[in-house]
Amino acid sequence: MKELQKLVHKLSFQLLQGSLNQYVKGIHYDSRQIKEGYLFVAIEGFRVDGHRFIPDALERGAVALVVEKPVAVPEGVTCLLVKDSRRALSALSAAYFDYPSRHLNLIGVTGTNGKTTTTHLIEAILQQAGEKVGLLGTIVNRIGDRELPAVHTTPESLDLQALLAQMVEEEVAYAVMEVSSHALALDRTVDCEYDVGVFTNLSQDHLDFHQNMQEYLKAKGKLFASLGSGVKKRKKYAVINADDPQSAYLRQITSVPVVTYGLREESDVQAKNIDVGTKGVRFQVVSPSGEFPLNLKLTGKFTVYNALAAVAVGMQEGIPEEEIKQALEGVTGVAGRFELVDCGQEFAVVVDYAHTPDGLKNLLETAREMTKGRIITVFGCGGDRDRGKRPLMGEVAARYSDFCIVTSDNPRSEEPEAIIQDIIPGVEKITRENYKIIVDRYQAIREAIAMARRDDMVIIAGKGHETYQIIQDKILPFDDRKVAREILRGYGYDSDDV
Ligand SMILES: CC(=O)N[C@H]1[C@@H](OP(=O)(O)OP(=O)(O)OC[C@H]2O[C@@H](n3ccc(=O)[nH]c3=O)[C@H](O)[C@@H]2O)O[C@H](CO)[C@@H](O)[C@@H]1O[C@H](C)C(=O)N[C@@H](C)C(=O)N[C@H](CCC(=O)O)C(=O)O
Ligand SMILES: Nc1ncnc2c1ncn2[C@@H]1O[C@H](COP(=O)(O)OP(=O)(O)OP(=O)(O)O)[C@@H](O)[C@H]1O
Ligand SMILES: N[C@H](CCC[C@H](N)C(=O)O)C(=O)O
Ligand SMILES: [Mg+2]
Repeated sequence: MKELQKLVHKLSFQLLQGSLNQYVKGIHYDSRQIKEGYLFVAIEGFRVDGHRFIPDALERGAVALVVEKPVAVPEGVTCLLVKDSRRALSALSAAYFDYPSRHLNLIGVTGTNGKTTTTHLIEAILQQAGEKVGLLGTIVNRIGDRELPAVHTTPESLDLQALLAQMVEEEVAYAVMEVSSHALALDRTVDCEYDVGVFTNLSQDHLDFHQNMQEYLKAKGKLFASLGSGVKKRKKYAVINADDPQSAYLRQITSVPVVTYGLREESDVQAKNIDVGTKGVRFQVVSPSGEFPLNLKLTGKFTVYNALAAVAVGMQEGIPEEEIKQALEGVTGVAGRFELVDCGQEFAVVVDYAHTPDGLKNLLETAREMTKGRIITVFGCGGDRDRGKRPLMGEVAARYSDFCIVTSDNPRSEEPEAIIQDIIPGVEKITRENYKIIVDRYQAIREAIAMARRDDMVIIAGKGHETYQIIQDKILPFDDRKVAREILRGYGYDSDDV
């Protein structure tokens, strides 16, 4: 239980009614989660106006409200008027949980692609060094060895502060988190004090949400600009991919020291002699403090970038080279990222989360480098998401594959056929023959596997670790890896890779 008075010092507000001496037993932004004695923060959302649910919140026992517009409130309920409820939610939540990010080392990883992979690699390095680590991201949230389900890549501010507080309570030394552009734009992390910001790359995605690429970049930039302020004493820094054209902007807006990584000479941490194989990638790390070889069980040229970012963090944290090497070489895979489905068949089947034009291009280029036979790609695009990326993904898929099967990803509220029709113009820029449309994802995967011959590679892209498919408002069980395995077993391949 906390007194409102103690929660509002970072907030500018107008007290519309009631007293700040009111105690609250919890905070929520969703009326359905409100319990007796709670504070309800009404957010004007993209879909509905949270202020509509004030009666619901009051009925469930809310004793205080935060609103963006004056509302009629029963006596005895405290009501604060703020300019921006999302920001207020963040400030109140951070105060409620006693600013947990100040009590641990917080590493934020942002960028279009590679966040999940990079956070897992950083986690492995810190654990190898004996630290207790918390992880927040797309696949899972973890506190030490305990796994908690992840709903968002970056949780809503209240949930985020609660998770960080839990980590502080469990004596976590480092929290490594993916920071999505949605979270940055919607101020979910504005009251987190980061020690380290890591930038992976920027390419087209989410233009349904951000107005244009400039706005998307500006959202990413917030993390790096924030590194310059806060109350923590330790030396903060940014780790930036110097090979990405946007690195100049990010360097310019951050006031903390920058460590760069990349494949080119000018980077602080570089990779040389890259050798990409189906089951892993080898290369030489070159850094100001020396060189060492890495032999990773993850593959793809993009893995080199993700690993270099993690190496740069490890080195800055003073972790010895041998420990960094041992940690990275011990990572056997990240779920749904270039995950091989191997039932003993004579062609490769790969499940990967590539869901952007750039992600897909990197994936297929890597696939090409390691495949003697044909590349058969099964992919679709998510509904209710950036429409602009659809033809671009179609073009990339057709250009870098020998054959494409265009199917459904998560259609959400859209018609699957209509999404596919947005993809096809891109495909047809490259080929009018070497593709097929199979709307049903299961059948699409079945067809790809049926077509595959010795030395071919079937790439099933877009859903990676996801264990569901969202069709209209139904979340149906669907796991590309399980489906592929089931189909392969139907063909009599049965060696157990699980
Ligand atoms: C675009 C976006 O991010 N939207 C988020 C936003 O939703 P919204 O503004 O549409 O909310 P709304 O549905 O209009 O509701 C408004 C308010 O009324 C409340 N409400 C609603 C119903 C009710 O009965 N009572 C009630 O109080 C809601 O809880 C909410 O506070 O605020 C909600 C509450 O925090 C989020 O759940 C929601 O995430 C949606 C579901 C989402 O899909 N977000 C995705 C795009 C996202 O954030 N993705 C990124 C990763 C992207 C990447 O890959 O990089 C992520 O970090 O996960
Ligand atoms: N550094 C990278 N550059 C480009 N593509 C990458 C990179 N790392 C991974 N990818 C590709 O992008 C896909 C998604 O990778 P990952 O899940 O690590 O990214 P993410 O940034 O967490 O994605 P999301 O925003 O959806 O959570 C991978 O499956 C791979 O195909
Ligand atoms: N976090 C990303 C993931 C997309 C994955 C793809 N399977 C889809 O559903 O579009 C997003 O929300 O845009
Ligand atoms: Mg992710």
